[in-house]
Amino acid sequence: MALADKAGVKRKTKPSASSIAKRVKTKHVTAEDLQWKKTAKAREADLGTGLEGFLDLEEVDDVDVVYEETEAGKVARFKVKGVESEPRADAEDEAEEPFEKVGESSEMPLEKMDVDTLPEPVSFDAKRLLPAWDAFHLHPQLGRALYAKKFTDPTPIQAQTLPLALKGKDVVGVAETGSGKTLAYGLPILHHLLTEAYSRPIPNSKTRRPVRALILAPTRELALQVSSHLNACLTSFDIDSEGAVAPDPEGSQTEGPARKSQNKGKGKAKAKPVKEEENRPKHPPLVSVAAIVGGMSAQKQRRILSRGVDVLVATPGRLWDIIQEDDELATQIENLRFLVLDEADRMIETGHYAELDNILRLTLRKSDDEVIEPENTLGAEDEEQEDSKEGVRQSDLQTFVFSATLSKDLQKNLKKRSRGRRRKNEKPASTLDDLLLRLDFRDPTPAVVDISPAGSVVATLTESKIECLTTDKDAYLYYFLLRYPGRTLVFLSSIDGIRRLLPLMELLDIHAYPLHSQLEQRQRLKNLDRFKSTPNAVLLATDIAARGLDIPAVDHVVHYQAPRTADAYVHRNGRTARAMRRGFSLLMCAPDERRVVRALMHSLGRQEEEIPEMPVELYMLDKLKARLQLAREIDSVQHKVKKENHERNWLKEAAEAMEIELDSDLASDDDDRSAAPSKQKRKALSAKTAALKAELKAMLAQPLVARGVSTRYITSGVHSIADDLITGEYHENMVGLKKVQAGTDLVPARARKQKAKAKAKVKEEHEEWGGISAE
Ligand SMILES: Nc1ncnc2c1ncn2[C@@H]1O[C@H](COP(=O)(O)OP(=O)(O)OP(=O)(O)O)[C@@H](O)[C@H]1O
Repeated sequence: MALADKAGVKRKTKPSASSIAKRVKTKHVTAEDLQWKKTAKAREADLGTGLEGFLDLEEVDDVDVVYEETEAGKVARFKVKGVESEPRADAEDEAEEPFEKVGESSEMPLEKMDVDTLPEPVSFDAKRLLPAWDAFHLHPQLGRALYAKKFTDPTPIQAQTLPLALKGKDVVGVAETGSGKTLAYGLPILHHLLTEAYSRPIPNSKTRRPVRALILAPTRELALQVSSHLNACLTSFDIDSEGAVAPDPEGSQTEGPARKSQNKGKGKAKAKPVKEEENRPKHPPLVSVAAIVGGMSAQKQRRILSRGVDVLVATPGRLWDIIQEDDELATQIENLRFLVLDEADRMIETGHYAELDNILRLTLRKSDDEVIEPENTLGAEDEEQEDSKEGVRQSDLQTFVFSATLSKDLQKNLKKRSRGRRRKNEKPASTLDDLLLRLDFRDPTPAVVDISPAGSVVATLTESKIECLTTDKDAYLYYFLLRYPGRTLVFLSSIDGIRRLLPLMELLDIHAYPLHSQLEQRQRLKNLDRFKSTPNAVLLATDIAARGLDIPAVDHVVHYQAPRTADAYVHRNGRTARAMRRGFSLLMCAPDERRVVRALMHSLGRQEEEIPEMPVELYMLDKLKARLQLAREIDSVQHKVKKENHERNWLKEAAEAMEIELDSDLASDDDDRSAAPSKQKRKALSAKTAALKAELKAMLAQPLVARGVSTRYITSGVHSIADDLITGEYHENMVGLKKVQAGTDLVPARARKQKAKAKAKVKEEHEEWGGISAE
């Protein structure tokens, strides 16, 4: 060892043999573990004489050298900056750096690292504790996680695809929303990687482990969720002989994507004592899963990659940005073991088709003479040549494509043709067709498992609709939220719509949170977390929330605006009624949306009339319209105040920037004739807002009582409140209406039409009669 300084360390290297001897003599394993870089020759670096025997000079950055007195004399210890002192990610940081690790291990102090030790094997008695999974022979760590999560049986898509995927087949999986597709592709990947990891020495943190599996997802939230879901399967659960689990799985299950790892390993009942944890040798994760998504610090994400990631979950845009600057990553992508397209059909709609296409091109198998031809240039001869190459494809890459909506035609095409088998001049049926046909399936006929239900309706979902004018949609939504309290996800087709609706909901005391692409990523995750943790909350979202998001206990989905496609309808509905839970969806249909609704129903092989109507107490609706009217007025005044403040500030700032003095008329707040908003005017607006708010508050405090119901004499009236109180059906928000779950009081569309006709007839007769009597 030659030279050391605080910020950087330089060492001289000897020929290999002596360097080995030196290592043995000094036992400075830690020094060898540092990230040494070759630097200038010793003499060029002006290190003086006496350097014979040294061939080269290496240096290392960010290392502190500490000398310790030991029995054997003074010993140098190396402290790598950023290894020991890096804090555990807190909730906020976690959102920036969605990287999680297996088990309890965190960072690895180099001193404790034992590069030659095999991981301690884990065992799990699947036969006894999880018999339904036993046949798959999954890695015991996965068995433990499934058991801890109480996933006693595989879901149908898991049961059908696991045997194929574990055998190494490419799989295209189509199954209803919320049916466990993430684990259908995730378990085979984790099984493979864990089996590998447990059969080799504990990894060394200084070598960058290559990415083995790439999972592409269309939205950031979905990518983070998938990463979180897979990480949860890698949590080390201790299971005692009686099958009791520690740590408490509930602790980790309730976490949102941003906070996931906070509670990891903090089991309530049976967590290991802290002391024991501290003494346990630490090592890097055996299998690591990380998400790389847009809207978060790219630098941090690069750092995550440089540490080594086994399973990378990514959105195509950000991943392609990073690949372009990271040749090593590009090479790793070329040599993947697993490639997954989750929600493939959505990915091509997100505006990242080019990036996705570029990434997929990297994953194509290359044989010696293979050149990837641009599309549409394959002639008959090329085609033959391509076919003949099939035999040479050697790569291990296994491809999984999963979605709830992949057209039957596309599946047929996938089965029929592998890449390069397209007939001359044959055009792909769709962009998705085109994209998927480019995938380099290892089998000419990937296994297609389609267990999507007829009409794509999940059995536990109850659908309904309401036909109303666009201008009445706010009132119907408000009615729905009060009539059927619960966690409700409302889909709108525009961000402006969300911005308009949000303040109204807030004024009406509804806990509503927005989710759309123009919010900062941190805010998006925060709002999702709030929505998850607040009972009766409302999430006002665009279609970025339509795919894949697995939010437990979403009771209702409302299509405030009709979705544009059948797939969007299916996926939006899929945010509720997940994993065999009950769910309810309401489609709001304005007259100008009927055509779209009819068309999308038709493409699902269904009739619009099949969907029953939600009953509405019109008397209540009118009362709600009055509240809404007031809320709109307040919002409009508040908007005016904001606008005027903004204009005023703008004027002042502009004057300051130009270093000019404003005319006293403009600068003064007192003159009502000025172009700038006057103080008086603002005062008047504030007073008006306060008065209107007070009025609304009083209105909101008034109970909503159904027509003909008496709150004074609870046993009388057309409907007795006393009965409701006794049966537990008393409705706090709408007194006199029975408290029921959404969907239990639907009116079949035809019956409703007949009723409406009958009503109209009575009205007509009444008018006729009235007319006659008036004459
Ligand atoms: N075997 C199982 N038993 C019980 N629950 C399961 C099982 N597998 C997965 N789940 C749970 O089911 C829920 C839905 O799973 P997942 O998100 O994978 O569905 P999906 O089919 O991908 O849905 P989508 O099409 O909407 O993306 C998750 O909360 C997951 O934890």
